[in-house]
Amino acid sequence: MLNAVYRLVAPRRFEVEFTEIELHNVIVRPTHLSICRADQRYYQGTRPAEVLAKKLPMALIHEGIGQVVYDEAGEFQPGQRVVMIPNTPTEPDTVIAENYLRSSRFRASGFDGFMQDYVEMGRDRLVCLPPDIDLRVAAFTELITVSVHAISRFDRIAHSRRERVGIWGDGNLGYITALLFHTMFPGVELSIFGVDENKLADFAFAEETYLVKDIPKDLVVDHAFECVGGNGAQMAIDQMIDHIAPEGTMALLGVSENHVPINTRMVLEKGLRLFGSSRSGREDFVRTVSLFAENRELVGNLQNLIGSVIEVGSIADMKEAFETDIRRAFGKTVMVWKN
Ligand SMILES: NC(=O)C1=CN([C@@H]2O[C@H](COP(=O)(O)OP(=O)(O)OC[C@H]3O[C@@H](n4cnc5c(N)ncnc54)[C@H](OP(=O)(O)O)[C@@H]3O)[C@@H](O)[C@H]2O)C=CC1
Ligand SMILES: O=C(CO)[C@H](O)[C@H](O)COP(=O)(O)O
Ligand SMILES: [Zn+2]
Repeated sequence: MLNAVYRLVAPRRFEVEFTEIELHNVIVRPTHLSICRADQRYYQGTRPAEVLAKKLPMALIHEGIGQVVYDEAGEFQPGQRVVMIPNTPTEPDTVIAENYLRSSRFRASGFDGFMQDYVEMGRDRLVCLPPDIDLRVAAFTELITVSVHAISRFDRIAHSRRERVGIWGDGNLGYITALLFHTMFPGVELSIFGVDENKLADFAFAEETYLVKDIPKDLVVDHAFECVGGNGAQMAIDQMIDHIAPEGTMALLGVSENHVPINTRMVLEKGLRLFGSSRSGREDFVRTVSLFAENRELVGNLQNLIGSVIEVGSIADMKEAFETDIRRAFGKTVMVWKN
């Protein structure tokens, strides 16, 4: 079967390559794709030159849903809407999660992502979506699974005093992590720390929000999540260490291109636990899709994150979607994939 793969060949330049796709496993036609910060780092060329040289050309996008067009085993029906799991393990492991195995591959980071007419997927890399789900929200399911994964790990690692939890970052990941935390632990008070009053106003379900320049000196949280990344990560981690109670747990989710210095003296003195959380695996997708089906209010709040919805049927449209996303301060850009 003929396929078209739309690869980023250089910053801000997509090219199409026509390839043959063999009718193996499950063939999915992507329908709704959502742009992640990681895609933007490739699109804008802000990753180091040696990384770009190694990874490009590559089809971007690891957040997406589609419809099954063919299943060699006949388990998925044609037309079934599915969310696609970008992490692709190559070996089983009973201890280490699939997303931390060094042998796993991740779409749009190690190999082609979802900007293709058709994608061949292993059947365990697909999870069926509820029939009435908002497809624009479902498009960024992967980002939601990242929060679900981090919160699940937090639950295993953090001690049991959970009166107040702080979340640093007033962007998309901060919003989703706060919302999912509120959904999974409704009794815990949430304090959100960000840089923009308008963005903080959207966290209506949280107990309190603070501008990071105005945090009261005596404010204390039991545990904290960092959802900032980039150049802001250092200041955020510094503040988290200052405002966390002894023996608190800090989850680090933001991706930074440069090494971030950390106040290890206070990490030691307070006996803190720091853990990194990256990506997600099948069990996080299954749990997230169940939450969609069970919790209408959650999906309603996630709709606040739908930013731009752009029909994409050409390379010019792809560029337009990425450029629109750059101009957007908050919210997700969803490409309705018409190729
Ligand atoms: N661990 C994982 O698997 C994943 C990690 N990520 C990473 O998480 C990070 C955040 O992603 P995303 O939410 O999409 O990006 P956003 O840019 O939407 O969010 C970051 C937010 O943090 C704000 N900010 C900047 N400095 C501070 C500060 N000192 N304290 C609090 N907030 C601050 C930013 O404001 P402003 O824009 O004004 O600077 C912005 O609103 C990125 O590095 C991304 O790559 C994303 C997906 C998965
Ligand atoms: O967005 C992510 C997962 O949803 C991660 O940030 C992304 O996997 C990092 O990838 P890369 O190493 O290519 O920047
Ligand atoms: Zn991502």
